[in-house]
Amino acid sequence: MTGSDRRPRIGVMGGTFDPIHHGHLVAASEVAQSLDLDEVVFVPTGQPSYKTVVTTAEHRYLMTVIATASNPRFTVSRVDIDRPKATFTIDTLRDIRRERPDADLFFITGADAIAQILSWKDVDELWELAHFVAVSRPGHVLSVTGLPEQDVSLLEVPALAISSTDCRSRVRRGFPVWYLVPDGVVQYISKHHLYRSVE
Ligand SMILES: Nc1ncnc2c1ncn2[C@@H]1O[C@H](COP(=O)(O)OP(=O)(O)OP(=O)(O)O)[C@@H](O)[C@H]1O
Ligand SMILES: O=C(O)c1ccc[n+]([C@@H]2O[C@H](COP(=O)([O-])O)[C@@H](O)[C@H]2O)c1
Repeated sequence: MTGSDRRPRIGVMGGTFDPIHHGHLVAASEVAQSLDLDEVVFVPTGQPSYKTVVTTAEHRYLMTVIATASNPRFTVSRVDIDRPKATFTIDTLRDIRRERPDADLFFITGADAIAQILSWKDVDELWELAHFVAVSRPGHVLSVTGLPEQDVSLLEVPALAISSTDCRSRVRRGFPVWYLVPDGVVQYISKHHLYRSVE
């Protein structure tokens, strides 16, 4: 196959991104490098069915745009936040596939998320839509026991013990989040007074 007839390889990184932090960005960057991806599409969730999210989708979307703006291979999709119902990955992948029928899709998840995947909606169909890449995450065991071997890969990424929960808690308690999230996201959080009150 020549370079020109190679199918585009697109990573899809779904997340609540409340807020997006350097753990997400390093994971996406490492998978892109390791799997020779042409693009990574970040997809902020709309309203997840499984947890309550207070921060509006528009704030989470804009923080994701700010955080990814400097990387020419990173883009952000509104498919989940514009869908007027609870977010499920099966819908995310169907929508991205409809937009990019020529591409091979790689869904990127952390060790905590992949551990739950057998409980996700329409899990048997998920494997037909994308290859899954599970990345390591401090505090979580990276295991794919019970998952279809040909559909899931494991990747060790630099360990960043950062979570959105901890970032929100730090802001609420008056601690800095500089260097945990991109500078523009620090400023966005401050400008819009996010995470000041108890969740
Ligand atoms: N530090 C990290 N290293 C590797 N993967 C991560 C890291 N933080 C999050 N991820 C992965 O990124 C995806 C989106 O995560 P999410 O937006 O829920 O962030 P989070 O930090 O886990 O948020 P919260 O603390 O609110 O649950 C998930 O697949 C998650 O496993
Ligand atoms: O489809 C599902 O049933 C499902 C259940 C839980 C999580 N997900 C997806 O997993 C990704 C990470 O979720 P979270 O809660 O860790 O931000 C995000 O894209 C979610 O939509 C998907």
